[in-house]
Amino acid sequence: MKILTCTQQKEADEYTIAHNSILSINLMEKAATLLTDAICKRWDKSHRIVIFAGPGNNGGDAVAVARMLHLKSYQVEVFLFNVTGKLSDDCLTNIRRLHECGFTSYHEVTSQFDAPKLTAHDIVIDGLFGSGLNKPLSGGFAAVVKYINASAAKVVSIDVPSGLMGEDNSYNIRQNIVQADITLSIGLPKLAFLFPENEELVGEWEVLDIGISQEYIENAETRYLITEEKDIRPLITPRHKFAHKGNYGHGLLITGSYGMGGAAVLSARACLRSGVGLLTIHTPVCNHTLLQTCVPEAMVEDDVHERFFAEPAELDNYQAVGIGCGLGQEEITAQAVIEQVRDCEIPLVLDADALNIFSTYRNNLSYIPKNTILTPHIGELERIIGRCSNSYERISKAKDLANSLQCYIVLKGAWTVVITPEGLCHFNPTGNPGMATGGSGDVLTGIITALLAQGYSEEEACKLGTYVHGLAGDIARNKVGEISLKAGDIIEALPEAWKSLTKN
Ligand SMILES: NC(=O)C1=CN([C@@H]2O[C@H](COP(=O)(O)OP(=O)(O)OC[C@H]3O[C@@H](n4cnc5c(N)ncnc54)[C@H](O)[C@@H]3O)[C@@H](O)[C@H]2O)[C@@H](O)CC1
Ligand SMILES: Nc1ncnc2c1ncn2[C@@H]1O[C@H](COP(=O)(O)OP(=O)(O)O)[C@@H](O)[C@H]1O
Ligand SMILES: [K+]
Repeated sequence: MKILTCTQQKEADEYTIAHNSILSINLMEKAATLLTDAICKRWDKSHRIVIFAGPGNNGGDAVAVARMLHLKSYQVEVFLFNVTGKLSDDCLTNIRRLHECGFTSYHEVTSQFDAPKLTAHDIVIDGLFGSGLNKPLSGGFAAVVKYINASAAKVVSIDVPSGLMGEDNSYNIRQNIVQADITLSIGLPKLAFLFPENEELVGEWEVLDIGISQEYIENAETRYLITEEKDIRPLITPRHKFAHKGNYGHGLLITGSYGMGGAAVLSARACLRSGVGLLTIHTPVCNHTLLQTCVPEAMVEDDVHERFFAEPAELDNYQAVGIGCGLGQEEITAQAVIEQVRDCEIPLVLDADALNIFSTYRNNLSYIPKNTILTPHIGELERIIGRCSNSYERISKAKDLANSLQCYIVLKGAWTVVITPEGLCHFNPTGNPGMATGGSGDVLTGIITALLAQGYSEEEACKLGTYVHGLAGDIARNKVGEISLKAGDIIEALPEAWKSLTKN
């Protein structure tokens, strides 16, 4: 699913009106019908609905919703802010329609706003500004936002919380943005919804499909997409009857150190549950027995060192290598990692300590071969690119890094984003907060290494790997709940996740 900018959303509306023979006022009616349904589904008539409408089409939506709720016998009150004396045509039409159905609780605010008392039982509908916002809110509008935010009422924002920009909020004024409990987004989701710092502004969000022109969406250029199951399923290549283990690649995981053998176990088990033909684990001598016992399906190659990875492995017999889980950052390990990466000519995944080593020895970043997959969480990424003050800046800088290294970056978190060297950002929708637990990332490294070994392209391995990892996390959550979920549960759920993605 594409994510469009607010400017594109306006163009999409205009295109739909021009090419799908629908009048603008009727598109608004469709939006208002869906908004009203979503509100009625959540709250009954015992709640007073207090509607704040702005001068544009976001306000038009809100006034249309007021009429529909009134006709369903809800108790509704409308405050329309008309401070410049200029209202959009569709907003005016809806005000007229509201009056025509005998509605009397309508207040037009031109200068002085006598704010109603809001209680915890009231529902506020925020229709001040939507995708037409062109600068941060200030003055009277900022005061209304602060008053809404200070109230105990539940807040439903139409399209976006008023004051929030759809993409970049680096220069916005946070306290002048509505804090919604629910955002009902019209057409498509906005990029800003996927950023953790906006969670308390956007609340829970839902997309309402008002029938925006598919033709426009297909042709719209965007760098931001949300991966869907329908994008993932066709990527998976079925096994054929005469297949043998040699067809599915030999993967190598260079993982583990003294006291972090568990990371090696987790990544190896996940790799084996994701279809790799053969797996070897290169690990310090101290982990030999642990791995032979816990992962009998894998071969173990001992490093020369008792406790740490110290000497690069020979890569001739492998189709993919994953480096970094539980490696530690000893000086001897750092040198071995850099040398291993510099000379690597097969598909490569770098995680955890391998990334930390490159952030310490930054001069060696250029040794990372083209098309390598880097799987940092925010902390690991920022050790490389420097501290960022918000998600938009972080993603922009990550795109620059992906471009300069010609690598793939899997920036992990809720809404993990796969960034391609060309700067496309694929957001992953699966996964849950139960996965915020040590070892979850090691599982992902194992999965992606398995996919690379089987011959999936880097982009496919990143998208498919993050999707199935999150899906397994969701299956695990259903079994054990978010609090008890541990990394091993994700591995145990992988068979079900793979099965569900391959069944007809
Ligand atoms: N027919 C359509 O085009 C449809 C539009 N829809 C709704 O229309 C919205 C977009 O409507 P508009 O383009 O009219 O935009 P808005 O309603 O978001 O706001 C537009 C007005 O706000 C002013 N403005 C912008 N930033 C301001 C600021 N910081 N302080 C004070 N005033 C400011 C603009 O000058 C303009 O007058 C969407 O978010 C959606 O809710 C939906 O009804 C779907 C159909
Ligand atoms: N709130 C969340 N929602 C969805 N996925 C999450 C969430 N928190 C963590 N995850 C996933 O769990 C994994 C954690 O990886 P990482 O931070 O590297 O952990 P570790 O280093 O302990 O293995 C990532 O794939 C991340 O996307
Ligand atoms: K709004």
